[in-house]
Parts: sequence; C-alpha cells; structure tokens
Amino acid sequence: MPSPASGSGGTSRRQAAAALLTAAAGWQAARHPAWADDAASGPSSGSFYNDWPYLTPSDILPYLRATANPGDIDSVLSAIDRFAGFYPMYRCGPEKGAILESLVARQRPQLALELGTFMGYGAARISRQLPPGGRLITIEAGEEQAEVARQVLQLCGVETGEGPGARVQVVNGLSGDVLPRLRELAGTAAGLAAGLVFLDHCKPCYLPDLISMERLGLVQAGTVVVADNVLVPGAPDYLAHVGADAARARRSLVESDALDISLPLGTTPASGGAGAGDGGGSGCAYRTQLVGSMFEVEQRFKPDWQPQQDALSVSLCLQGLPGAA
Ligand SMILES: C[S@@+](CC[C@H](N)C(=O)[O-])C[C@H]1O[C@@H](n2cnc3c(N)ncnc32)[C@H](O)[C@@H]1O
Repeated sequence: MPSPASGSGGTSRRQAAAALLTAAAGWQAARHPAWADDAASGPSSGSFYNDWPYLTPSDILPYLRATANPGDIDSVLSAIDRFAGFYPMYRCGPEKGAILESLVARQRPQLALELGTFMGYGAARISRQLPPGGRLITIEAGEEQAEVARQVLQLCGVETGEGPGARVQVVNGLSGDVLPRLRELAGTAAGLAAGLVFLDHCKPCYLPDLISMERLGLVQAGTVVVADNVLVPGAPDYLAHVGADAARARRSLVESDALDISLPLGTTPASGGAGAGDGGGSGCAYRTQLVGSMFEVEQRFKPDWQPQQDALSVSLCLQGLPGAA
C-alpha cells in the first residue's frame, strides 16, 4: 500500500508517524532537489508534509476538500496528481487515464467494470465518458479505500449508489468473491456483459479474474479488456492468455491513436456492449495491442529509482470460443 501506516492508532501514534514522515521528507528533499521544489510550491510553503500527512487513504480527503473545486472532475484529478507528487500513490495517472478515457469514449459501454478502485481516480475518468444510460461498477477490496472512493467521486460531482439505477457503483470486496455475485449486486437478473473492463488490481489476479468473467459471460465478443501494469510489475500469464508475448512486448508497443478496437466487419458482438449475455460459458479469441506508457507510481524516495517503461494492454474479444472454458 502507498500509505506508510494503517492509521489504527491514536493521536500520539499519528503525530509520531507524521513526524517521521516529515523527517523523511526533509531527507528526501535534501537528496532530491525536485522534492524540495514540490514542497515549496505546496499549499503552505515548505510544510506540505506537516500540513497534509498521509498515513491512511482517507488522509487525502481534507487536502482535496481544501484545494479542489467541488463538482469539477479535472480539479479533483489535478489535486490527486499534485498529492501524488509528494506521496507514492496508486492511480492510473494522467497519461494512462487519458488513454483509458479515449477507449471508453470510443467503446461507449453500457456497462463498464473496473477491478481495483483505490480512491476512485480511474473511476472518475471512466464515469465521465460513459454514454447516456451507461454504468460503471468498480470493485475494491479495501473497505476504507472503497469509502474514500465514494467520497472522492462525490467531490467530483459523480453520484454513486447501488442497483440498476446507479450510474456508478463502488462495491467493497475481493474481485474473486464479487464477480460471481455481480448480477445480484447490479440488481439485474438479466444477462450482463461488459463493453469495457479495466483490470487494475492484484497482478496475479488478472488471469483468473478474466477467465472467471469469460465463464460468467461478463466478457464476450465485443468486450474491450484494458489491463494496467502488464510490464511493471507485469502480468506475463495474463498476456499469454490474451495472445501477447511478454518477452517481446517492449518491442511491439503502439501509440494510443493507433489502437484498433473495432470488430471485424460481419462480426456480431455477443454483448452488444450492452448487457445481453446469457451467462456465457465460453472463452474468447483476443486481438491484443500494447500501448507504451510510463509506470505511474513515483518512487522518488528510492535513491536509485528510474522511471520505468510500462504498458497498458488493450484486448478485444473477437469471438467466443464455445466450450473453451
Ligand atoms: C492500482 S490501485 C487501483 C487504482 C485505480 N484503478 C485508479 O486508476 O485510480 C489497486 C487497488 O486494487 C485493490 N485490490 C487489490 N486486489 C484486489 C482484489 N482482488 N479485488 C479488489 N480490489 C483489489 C487494492 O486495494 C488497490 O486499492
């Protein structure tokens, strides 16, 4: 986790941890002049770490409320990005976030799924590109993170709720437990296929969760599956499943504007991107492209940290493979 402590202790433990963070920040700034510059441009010059200690995910909320404009998604995202300049923080970030948004805008999913919400940065980006009537269900293992995400989304002006009427639904639970209950949670007995899936949780979970979604009919012909961090930390077994070669991946990166997510002429999307699946039971044949993008979690506190080349994997399920699962 990016937060250095759980926050379960009392005030004195929080203060002690905050003091440690502040001391560490001074050390970091001494070693890394860029951090000193960042700190100087913080809301209270030179004392960002004193003013905004980050011990647990909910600690970001006072900062966002103090610095972002309510109802303005860009302002909230920028505030999270600024905060992430001080503390290592999970989020897809501006570069991958823009690619994700363009995919949602092109795919126009009636149902989008995100696995791994953290504080709702990616969810906010996906939600604003949904077509009319479209909905996002995002699954987060951490109870605190899920609640922070609901509050961040509320600050963005994105209403969250439950059931079929909810445009954005944050579900707290492990993906492996939640996916089989998705129809019930979404409040619909009808088939439920996703037009777009964003995998951004535990990397070893990508493959079993994708197979589970294929079997459940959540991923069908026409579904676009986007997976983050397929090079760093990496998900080679997942890449093999979607037809990409992890060993050669770095030599086959494409630009985001070269992505082709259209089904071949004459192919009928089983899902229509709209939730017409019947429970599935089939796998997929995928066309996969890897978009180069840098690893988004800054590790400037590590003395020898170098920015790392990462990629988003973008896979289109071209056709179901009856009986393949
Ligand atoms: C990289 S962060 C997600 C960032 C988010 N997608 C964004 O772009 O803002 C990964 C999150 O996945 C959650 N996570 C890890 N394993 C999970 C699982 N099996 N099911 C649900 N959430 C999980 C973690 O708690 C963490 O908050």
